[in-house]
Amino acid sequence: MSAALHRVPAADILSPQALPGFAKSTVDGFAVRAADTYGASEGLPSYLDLIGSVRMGEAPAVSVKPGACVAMPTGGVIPDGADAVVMVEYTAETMPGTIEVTRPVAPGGGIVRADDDVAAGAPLVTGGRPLRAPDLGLLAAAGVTSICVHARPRVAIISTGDEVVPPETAHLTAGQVRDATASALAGLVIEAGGEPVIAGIVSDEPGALKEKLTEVLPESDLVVVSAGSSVGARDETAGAVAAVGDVWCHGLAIKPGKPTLLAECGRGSSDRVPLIGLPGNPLSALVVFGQIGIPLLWRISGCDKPPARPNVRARLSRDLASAAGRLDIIQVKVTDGVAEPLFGPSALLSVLTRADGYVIIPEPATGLDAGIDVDVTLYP
Ligand SMILES: Nc1nc2c(c(=O)[nH]1)N[C@H]1C(S)=C(S)[C@@H](COP(=O)(O)OP(=O)(O)OC[C@H]3O[C@@H](n4cnc5c(N)ncnc54)[C@H](O)[C@@H]3O)O[C@H]1N2
Ligand code: MOO
Repeated sequence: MSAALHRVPAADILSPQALPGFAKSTVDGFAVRAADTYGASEGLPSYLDLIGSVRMGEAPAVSVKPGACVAMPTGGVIPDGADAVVMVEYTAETMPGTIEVTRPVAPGGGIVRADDDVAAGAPLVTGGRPLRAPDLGLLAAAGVTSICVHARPRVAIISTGDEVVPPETAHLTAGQVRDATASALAGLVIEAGGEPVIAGIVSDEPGALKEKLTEVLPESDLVVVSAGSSVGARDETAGAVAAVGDVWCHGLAIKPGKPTLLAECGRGSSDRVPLIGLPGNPLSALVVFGQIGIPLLWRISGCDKPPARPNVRARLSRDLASAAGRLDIIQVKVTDGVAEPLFGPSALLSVLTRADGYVIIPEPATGLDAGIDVDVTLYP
């Protein structure tokens, strides 16, 4: 079942039985009738007859009658007749076979009922939410050892640019760069429950990207193309995408990420594949994928309740400027409750590796003032 971790169940999984399935003790002590302990104190204890003991993993052989008690281990089955368990710390065996109780216990005290964890037929886990470790435990407790989950979306990652070479390239010639974006995007895809398919590097040659898109589309649930979406002479992405699908928008009011392109490509009229054209700068590509690609990926995964991103409140260390009408995503380092913006052009990927998280300046704002408290969304 550990293979189901982070997978998204296709539907609610209902419990075939109540859990824990029997009324059990939550303490080491003595099963009693609560009424027999009312008014008990150190000065005026209740005295009960010890009539037996319960063994772990076995049904009790005795039942509890008025004035009697049964020794209980934590997790043992509550015998008939008992409605509470008094903790051993509040008892003493003053003489063999007689238990002195020095504190009262209310009905239900020291007991979990047979269906307190989950009632029979109630959901163990809900569809649409990725499974966490405790979910696997609850399924196991109910004897559910195989479940239907949504398929992991396959995400084709295409890098473009004549200067981009595989990371394995030992020596670079002038102007060449190793493909940083594809590996990092693959990591984000895995974090969001997808299956990355690194589809390689496509040259700026006219027609090359269209050919690659035609090749990967039938096998993909989402296609990501990095670079070639700005305004330069070699920026071919929009044209290639338009040849295999419909471009929804080219250019977003976000920083970084202005040249982002969003499209829907055809595998058939009823089977359309979303495509994201990311900016070439690896930092921008990753930031945009985090904002747009990951929520989209969760949705394609059948997940309508994505896990919440952890965030902290922190005091902004300096003024941040922004243009009204544009959403800014600012990388920050957080130290002792202070968020320090990390500046630097989008061409520098290390800004992202040094950041603890990011702060959003919303579209209408023209900046944020130093000293205010901001929400920092933290990276895993
Ligand atoms: N005149 C203008 N120039 C630029 C604008 C603009 O609005 N007007 N926007 C800038 C912004 S913002 C960005 S972002 C870039 C994005 O341009 P492209 O999407 O066309 O990307 P490229 O030019 O091909 O690459 C940019 C940069 O990133 C390097 N790169 C590309 N792919 C990878 C990879 N897989 N791994 C590592 N590095 C990669 C590439 O070598 C370039 O250095 O345009 C600005 N220009
Ligand atoms: O908008 Mo670009 O994506 O800043 O580097």
